Amino acid sequence: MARTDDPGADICSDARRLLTPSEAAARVLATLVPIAGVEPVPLGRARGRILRGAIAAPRSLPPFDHSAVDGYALAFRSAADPAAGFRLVGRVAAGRPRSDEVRPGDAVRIFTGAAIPPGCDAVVMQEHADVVDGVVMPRRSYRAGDNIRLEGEDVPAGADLLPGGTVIDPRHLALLAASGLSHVTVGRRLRVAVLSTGTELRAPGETLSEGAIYDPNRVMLLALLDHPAIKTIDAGIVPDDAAGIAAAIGDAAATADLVITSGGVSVGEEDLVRGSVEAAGGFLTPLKIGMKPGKPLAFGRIGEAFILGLPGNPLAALVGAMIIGRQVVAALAGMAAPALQDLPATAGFERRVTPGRIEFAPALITGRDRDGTIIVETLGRGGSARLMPLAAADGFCVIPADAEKVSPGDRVRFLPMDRLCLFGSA
Ligand SMILES: Nc1nc2c(c(=O)[nH]1)N[C@H]1C(S)=C(S)[C@@H](COP(=O)(O)OP(=O)(O)OC[C@H]3O[C@@H](n4cnc5c(N)ncnc54)[C@H](O)[C@@H]3O)O[C@H]1N2
Ligand code: MOO
Repeated sequence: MARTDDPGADICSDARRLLTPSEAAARVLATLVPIAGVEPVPLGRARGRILRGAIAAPRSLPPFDHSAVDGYALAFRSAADPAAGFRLVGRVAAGRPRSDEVRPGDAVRIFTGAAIPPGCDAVVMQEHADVVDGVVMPRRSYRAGDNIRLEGEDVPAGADLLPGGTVIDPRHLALLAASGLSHVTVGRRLRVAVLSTGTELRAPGETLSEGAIYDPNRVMLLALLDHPAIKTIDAGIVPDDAAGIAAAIGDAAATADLVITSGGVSVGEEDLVRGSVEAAGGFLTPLKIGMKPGKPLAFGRIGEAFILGLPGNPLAALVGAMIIGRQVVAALAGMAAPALQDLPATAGFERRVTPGRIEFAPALITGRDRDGTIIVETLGRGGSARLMPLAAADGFCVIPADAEKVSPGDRVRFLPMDRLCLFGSA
């Protein structure tokens, strides 16, 4: 946690040097602990929710030894002369077990999923046996244990079914249901409020006055946060007025675990978010990150809530949310942030770049080179305020911070747009 005498000290950046995105994330994450509070939810509503602790298997899976095939269960090991065949004495099907012992050398007709009758220790598939005058004659060699699924071979009772931090997906639901659990205890939903700062901003549908623009950031950020483990709160637009911003952030912080703002985190005197947070009794530490876009970012606390201040330019806000915001949200919600799955790519473009900031440039996939690597072309040079290149892109071309020039054929990385979510798909 941050020190009380200098609350922002742990994440404070050295003003002379840009932080790498990983350094910035590490400083922010060092101040975070997952939110407290769990709740039971029925499995039908558990998709996307996050386990806080490991779940122990209440019973073995499978719960009893059963047949993997349709065929004949044999009392094989006890048989005096297996070569003489096995006398067919009964029948078991899934859900209709037999409790009395099958005698040495006898066989029972069995179907997939049926419990192995006591006394039997191998199953032959019906395609591999003849039945002559009520005697089962296996046509192939077989061994004890063949075609039997053993109790607990999938999950022994008491084993960890799922580790804490799991974001429950359909596979996990199947495992929980098979174990007989109707409910699962998950972390309560993370409450995230999103507000846009800027006197120039209007909500779509409102009339635009001179110098005003519509606000794309809020709807974009709220949609990025749309997830079963998150309760989003639309905290609206706040004009650039210190008292108004302080009040709005204070209100949002009273109901949210995390307040995400956009705009007003840069260096101009109209950039009021930091002062407003301080006036409301919190702190907000500016972070200058060596990434483009998304350089100015701020992180802090007000009351019990954390605050992430994203830049106002939409592309910068999106990249800041994707690179830093994801990790903040994941840490508060009690899960490991899913790794951004970037792909190797070949540049199909030429471009001079100013070294020092890793760049996330909207890009299209335009083909494949000889070894099958995707070729990418960047779109809409240099505009962190531009939305069309972002909307048209297949993803981001990631240009390393130490590059001075990118030429056709150079190796770059590519982050597909469909992986662009705060949490990974749940
Ligand atoms: N002297 C300097 N000026 C700027 C620097 C710098 O280092 N020194 N950094 C630039 C960079 S990089 C960015 S990114 C922006 C970040 O600015 P702020 O976060 O303070 O945002 P604002 O100044 O409020 O707005 C910047 C720009 O974005 C527009 N905006 C704001 N909110 C929204 C919104 N919700 N939807 C769409 N557009 C929004 C706003 O109208 C401005 O055009 O600072 C640079 N300046
Ligand atoms: O970080 Mo700013 O995002 O380059 O426009």
